[in-house]
Amino acid sequence: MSGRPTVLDDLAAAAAERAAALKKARDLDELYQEALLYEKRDFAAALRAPGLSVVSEIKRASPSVGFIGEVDPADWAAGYERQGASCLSVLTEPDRFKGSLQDLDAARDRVAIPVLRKDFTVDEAQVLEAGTRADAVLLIAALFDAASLARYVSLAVEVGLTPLVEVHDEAEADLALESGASVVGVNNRDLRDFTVDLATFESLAPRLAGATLVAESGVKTPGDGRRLRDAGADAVLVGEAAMRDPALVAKLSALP
Ligand SMILES: O=C(O)c1ccccc1NCC(=O)[C@H](O)[C@H](O)COP(=O)(O)O
Repeated sequence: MSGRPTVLDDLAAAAAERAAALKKARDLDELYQEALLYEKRDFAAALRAPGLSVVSEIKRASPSVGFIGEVDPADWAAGYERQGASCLSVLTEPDRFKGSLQDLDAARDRVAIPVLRKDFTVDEAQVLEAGTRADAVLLIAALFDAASLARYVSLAVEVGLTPLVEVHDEAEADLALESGASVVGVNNRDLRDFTVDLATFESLAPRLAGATLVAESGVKTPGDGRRLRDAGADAVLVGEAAMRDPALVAKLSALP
């Protein structure tokens, strides 16, 4: 690490501490078997369905915005599903996003659509943990080297999860492709300085041709959805704007 740690560094360090506690509490072979047995919904297929797919996020708070809103995760998940969401994303990070594994369980129990566990994955134990209660797991490319990203992608696939590999620049896009990931999220938010620019997706999408593409962050209007779809997005991942106005999910889902 060089210079002052960023929020992303802090989130990763805190996630490593939670992973260490998980490994103390759980036998990894048992967790692996549990993950193998847990029946998954097909996240990748839901993203590839005709029309623009919408991944709606349960996000109570964030480092860039602070508090967004208190919701009951099960009711909120059901509302998103009624609005036409193809998938859910549930933040499980407890400190800066105010999420939890309980939120994930409550949300997934209430709906039939696939659910992404959204967290700062830095340990294989967290992939296994996701495999016992979710359908997809987030892997942020900036937190990995090439060999470890490929290993985490393989492990996720092995236990039946869809790995969503998230990138923000060309080097990370290449890392994602080399890792064997077939679903790639382009985050329009720079997780180090929080600037958001939808042009990030537009510039990286051609490099990622062939992958199933999710445009993440900064989607606020149906016009944003149209713009990202025209640039090649199979799906958009919407957090804050959907928390403030769930009807946006219906408008985005209606886009061809
Ligand atoms: O949202 C943040 O402030 C943030 C800060 C540091 C690391 C990750 C962060 N967000 C995770 C996400 O990528 C978003 O929750 C997701 O893409 C939805 O974004 P939005 O629709 O802009 O809420």
